[in-house]
Amino acid sequence: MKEEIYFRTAGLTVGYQGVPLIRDICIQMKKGEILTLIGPNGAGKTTILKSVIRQMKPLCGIVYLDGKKTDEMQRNELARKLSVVLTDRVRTERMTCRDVVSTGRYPYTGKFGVLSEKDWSVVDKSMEVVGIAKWKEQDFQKISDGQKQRVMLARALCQEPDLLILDEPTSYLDIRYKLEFLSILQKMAKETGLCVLMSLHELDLAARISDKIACVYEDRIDRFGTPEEIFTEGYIQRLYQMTTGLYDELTGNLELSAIKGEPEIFVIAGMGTGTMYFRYLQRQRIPFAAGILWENDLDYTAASALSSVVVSVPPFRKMEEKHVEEAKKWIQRCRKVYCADKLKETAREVAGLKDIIEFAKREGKLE
Ligand SMILES: Nc1ncnc2c1ncn2[C@@H]1O[C@H](COP(=O)(O)OP(=O)(O)OP(=O)(O)O)[C@@H](O)[C@H]1O
Repeated sequence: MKEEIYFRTAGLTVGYQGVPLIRDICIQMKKGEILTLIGPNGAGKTTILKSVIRQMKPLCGIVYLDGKKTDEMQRNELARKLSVVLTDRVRTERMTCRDVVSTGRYPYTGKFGVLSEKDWSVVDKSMEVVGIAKWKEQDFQKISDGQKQRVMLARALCQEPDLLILDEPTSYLDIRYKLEFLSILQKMAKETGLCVLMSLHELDLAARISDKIACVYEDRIDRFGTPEEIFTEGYIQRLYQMTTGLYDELTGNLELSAIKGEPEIFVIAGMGTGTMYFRYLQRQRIPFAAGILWENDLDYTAASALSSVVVSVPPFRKMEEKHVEEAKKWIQRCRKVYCADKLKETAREVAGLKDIIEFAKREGKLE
């Protein structure tokens, strides 16, 4: 069976006062998918989201939901299909959290806005799904920003939308709630076929949760595809025009810039025993050398980001005499050598590493 595209934009151009900001946006997703917009501050992610929900009029192009043009839909029809969690403040004076959530039912109530028993049960269920049932009677104004984000998610869910749109939904959440929040979205998407369109600044999370990613850059969607297609080596550095530090697309790790200069310490690293120490030396502003590392070792990414010199061996190749000699040369030039105890044990089995540890001992430099 052919899977239907549920959400699609065709030649969508968005901007302000008739001036295009992002042109010719062509993105799409099927039911049950999560599509995330990433890109630098001010790139235009919020502008795209606001244009999709018709809070702003697109300069040209079409947004399709379930094959229908959204600009031909009645407001109420659109509100039943699509719900929104934007960062803009909603007016919530003297409202309990349950009241705020209940405003999500407005597309289903009559013109007097009276909620039926069924509406209230959807409200309560949404609060349970998001894990905020205990705050029902709490004054919305008196909860934290992170708690408000979760209330607004429950409000959007109780609208029972086909497409949920969220602008930086995890920005105020602590690490536990970031994961919980995104897990709820993922569960809803996979179990109920909900489509999710959101912007995220947390690239590591975007890479893990998204089925599709659109990269907003300058006046265009620079890349649109699966995380595997987007997070290729060096791309994030270019997208964000990073001039300091390093982003590792595979792990989502960020490293600061290396302290340049003649290395003072040689770190015998491997199996992840070196990374924390590299970061410590970087904080102390001490230039260092690292080795002998296989280029697929856990420590290699941080070593190549933070050290002045890395003595390395290509993946799955033998450590050769030339690598040992190079490491010894740097050990002679450094005033100290560090090797974690855990690595000293393992290194007994690895000829090259054993050689340089013994050499450092003989030189009186091993810590
Ligand atoms: N009302 C407005 N009128 C004119 N320009 C605007 C307006 N609102 C935003 N902009 C501009 O549009 C550009 C895109 O802003 P937008 O908020 O969409 O970016 P964003 O990618 O969501 O950024 P961030 O990651 O910082 O939240 C910015 O240069 C911003 O200054």
